[in-house]
Order: sequence, then structure tokens, then C-alpha cells
Amino acid sequence: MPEAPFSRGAQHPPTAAPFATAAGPSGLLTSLAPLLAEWLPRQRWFAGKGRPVTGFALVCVTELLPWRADGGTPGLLHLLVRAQQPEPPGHRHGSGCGHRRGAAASDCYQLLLGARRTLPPPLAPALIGRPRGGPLDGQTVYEALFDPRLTTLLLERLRMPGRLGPLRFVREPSSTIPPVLPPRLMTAEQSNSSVVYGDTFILKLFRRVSPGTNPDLELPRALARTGCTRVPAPAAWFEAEPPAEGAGPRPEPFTLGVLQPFLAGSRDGWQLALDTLAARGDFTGAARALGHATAEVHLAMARGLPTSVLRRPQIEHLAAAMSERLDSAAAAVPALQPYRTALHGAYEDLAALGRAGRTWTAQRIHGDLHLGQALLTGSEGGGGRWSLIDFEGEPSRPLAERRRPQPPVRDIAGMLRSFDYAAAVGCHEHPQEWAGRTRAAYCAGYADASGTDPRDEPELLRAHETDKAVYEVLYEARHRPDWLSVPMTAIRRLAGLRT
Ligand SMILES: Nc1ncnc2c1ncn2[C@@H]1O[C@H](COP(=O)(O)OP(=O)(O)O)[C@@H](O)[C@H]1O
Ligand SMILES: O=P(O)(O)O[C@H]1O[C@H](CO)[C@@H](O[C@H]2O[C@H](CO)[C@@H](O)[C@H](O)[C@H]2O)[C@H](O)[C@H]1O
Repeated sequence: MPEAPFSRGAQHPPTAAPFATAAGPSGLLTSLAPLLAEWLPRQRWFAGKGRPVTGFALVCVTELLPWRADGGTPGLLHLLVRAQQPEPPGHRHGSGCGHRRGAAASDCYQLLLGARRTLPPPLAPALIGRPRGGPLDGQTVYEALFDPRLTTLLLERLRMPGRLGPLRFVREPSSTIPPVLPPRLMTAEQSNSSVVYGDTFILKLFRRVSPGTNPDLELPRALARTGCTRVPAPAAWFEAEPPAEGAGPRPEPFTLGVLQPFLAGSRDGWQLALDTLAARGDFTGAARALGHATAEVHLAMARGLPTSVLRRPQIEHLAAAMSERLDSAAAAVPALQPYRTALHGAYEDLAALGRAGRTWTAQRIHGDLHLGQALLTGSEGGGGRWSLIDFEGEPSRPLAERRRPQPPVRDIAGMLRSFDYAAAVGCHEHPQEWAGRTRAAYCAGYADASGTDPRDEPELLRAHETDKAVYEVLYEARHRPDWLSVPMTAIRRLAGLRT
């Protein structure tokens, strides 16, 4: 792929004036490639772990801040690059984020690179390397999100929207973003990267990106329009409109980052559950309130976005997709093999209900709901309030699939799986009992607010729980092999075997 145009930005925060564009610098990618090949696979958010990176292709590059050769000021480069890798073993269908050619795949990543002559000591952990040749020769290149000067500039871009080369910065007209908010990079384990500004806003930068609006922008905006206050409403965002690749059509814009209010002092449900377990406390009140909050968000999504009815063909298709995911996961994680037949049974039961004339409503859902996606502000005993975040869906699923209406029980199954995880990781002496009590409270809270008790549809719930546990097996095998036993215990239970 030829190097894409290199867009030069203004040195100061954007104005409404158009930005100048210069021709692309030759040798940029060539000089960065060996450094990125070493650095990228080490990042928590790199999705292609375990497979070599065989090359890079530039999708677009934008100079957000020009660097000075004498090292006077840092520079900031925004890149979208495709990392070329062989397909993973047992791969059936793509992530939807990348291109595929033969047995090769290439996911597109968003990179923000700082460039300075020398790195001050506090930025040492951000080092990527020193390119040889190319326009960055003589500079030190680093992860820009560690540098408060550069993350401040990003906020400025969002505060005063406009275009810069392929990038478009948008602010919700009703939102006010103050000019000076000290930034700090979040250090939590994440699938993306987030910067908190003065405890007022949080900017999430998507790392693996694909054409089309990210549901983590689309759904919170739609929920805000319905008046639902359970989800922080986007205040600003930015996207890229990269040039067409080859003779193909111009891709849809890629959502790159979303700024939303920061829920200061909040605690996430995962930490809260573990703390409660450690203190041998009761989590059922919190779970009930969380079920209530989940139902409120589901009702708002059903009001504000299209819904559909799942009849026999759609139910059979849903069951077949689950079966396919199971086969694909079992090819990648052999530990699943002994349980395949029994697990397929859950999907067959679902398909049988479809054949018998059962129908369900599908709607937009969260898509990857677990305790870590629920934030409690205030104390749960003293009138605390749950909010839900991170509507991106399961990161490894194709974007089109994540944006499709689905049965809301999919989210409920996700949260029920999370109670299982908490009981296992929190070392409860009777994990299944604790998880059972917590599940019952959550479902009861959901039923109170929605009038629908998920336990009344056992086949639907079991099929979704099984699908989620299979996803988790793959997720843990790739990201946290030490935790593989947690979803594997559930797999054995769901397959009807003793744990
Ligand atoms: N609006 C918010 N207010 C407070 N903390 C937040 C907010 N949004 C996200 N966080 C924190 O950032 C973490 C990562 O956010 P998340 O959207 O889940 O990113 P990722 O998709 O990278 O996992 C969350 O677990 C939470 O601790
Ligand atoms: O929060 P993300 O969008 O990055 O979601 C991914 O990572 C999650 C782990 O951080 C993973 O969740 C799994 O582990 C959780 C405990 O750490 C547990 O509460 C969840 O139930 C379990 O699924 C999630 O699956 C993955 O998509």
C-alpha cells in the first residue's frame, strides 16, 4: 500500500480555519516498522497476541503537533496502521476490524506517537524507540498518552472542534469543556486506553479500530436522547475519514475516541464484589439494584433504537452462530473439546424452541456486560447509583454483528457469568452458593423494573450463558491463561458435569 498523505496540523489548538495539508514524508513507516513490530505486541490492547507481525501498512497519518528538530517542543503524530499477521489457528470468521487475504489478516490500530529529541525521565516507560532515517531521524518516539503536554492538546482539539486532514473533531453543542483540566493516563487493565481530565472528563481512545460508528459512541448518544441518565453521555468525539484503499469505495469513518463525564469517586462492580467477598459481606442488595439499572437501560434502548422479532429462521441462525463460535473456540483451545457435544445441546434446545414457533424480541444491547462495566457512585447502602459504561460490545466480534439487535438476555447472561467470576476469584468457600444468591437478586431486580424475569426463559438463558462462557475461554486463553480455569469450571457445569 502506498504511503498515505501526511496531514500537517496547526501548531496551536484548532480554529475553524481549514488546515493545510502537505505531501506525505517518505520513509516514515519504514523507519517506524521495526520499532512498532517490537512494541505493539507488548501492549495490553494488541488483539493479535501469539502471532508474529509480518509487516505494516499506513492507512493515514496526521501531524497533530509538529516537532522541533532542536528538541524544543514535543511533536504529536496520529497514525492508523494495519498490522499484518497470519490468521489465528481455527479462525472461522474475521473480527471485522481488519482485511483478510489468504491466510493473512491485518487489523487496524490507532497510534498516538510523541516525538522528542530526548525523553525526560518520567516519560521513560513510554519509550517506543529511536527511528533510523525517515522524517523522525534523530527523534525519540514514545507513547504520547503518557505525556501531559500531548494529552492536553488532544482535549484542546475536542474543545474546539474542526477538521485536521482525515481527522474530524466533534463536540456536542450542549456540552461545555473547560480549557485547563490536568490529564492523567489510566493505568487499569483495558482493551483500549483512557485519559482522565481533572476528574471531570474521561477520553477513551479506541485502539483496534474499524470502519463504522463504534457502538460505544452510538448507544450512549442514543440513550442520552431518550433521557436515560444511567450512562454517561458523550460530550465530544473524534473520527477519521481515511482515503479509499486501492480501487475500493471510501470506507465509513472510523470512531477513534469519545470524551464523556468522569464519574468521580465511583467504584466498579467488580472491585465492589471482591471487597464484599473479602469482608464476607452481602452483595445481594447491590445485585438487585444493578438488575434494576440494567433493565432501565434495556427499556431505554428498546424505546430509542430499532427492535425486531426473532422467529424460527433468526433463532436457528442465532443457534447456528453460537455453535460455530463453539467449534471455532474448541479448535483454538483444546480444553473445550470434551464438552463440545454437551454444549451444542444447549444451542439445539434453543433452535428447537424456534422450530416449535417460539419468538423473542431483539433490540440493541450493551453487548459485553460484566461487573467491571458497572460503576457505583455513592455507597450502595446509602442510596448509591449504578451507571453502565463501555457499550463497545465484545471486542473480538465483527462490528456489524455487535451493532445488530439481539435478545437482551445476552447482557443478563454476561452479568451472571461475572458473579461466577467474582465468587471464584474472591475465593468464596461456597462459590456456587454465593453466585446463586447474587444471580437470583440480580434477576429479581431486573424483573421488578422490566416486568420480565430472565429465569422464565431457561433455554434462552442457558444458551447465552454457554455462548458467553465459550467466549471467555477464548478470551482467557489469549489474555490471561492463569484465569482459564474460571470459565472452564462454568463450561463443565453448563455441560451438565460435576465441577
Ligand atoms: N465515565 C467514567 N467515569 C469513571 N470511570 C470510568 C468512566 N468510564 C470508564 N471508566 C473507568 O475506565 C475503565 C475502562 O473503561 P472502559 O470503557 O471499560 O474501557 P475498555 O473498553 O478499554 O475496557 C473502567 O473500568 C472504569 O474504571
Ligand atoms: O472490559 P472489556 O471490554 O475489556 O472486556 C474484556 O475484558 C474483561 C476482563 O477485563 C472480560 O471479562 C471477564 O473477566 C471479568 C473479570 O475480570 C469478569 O467479570 C467477566 O464476567 C468476564 O467475562 C470480558 O469478557 C472481555 O470482553
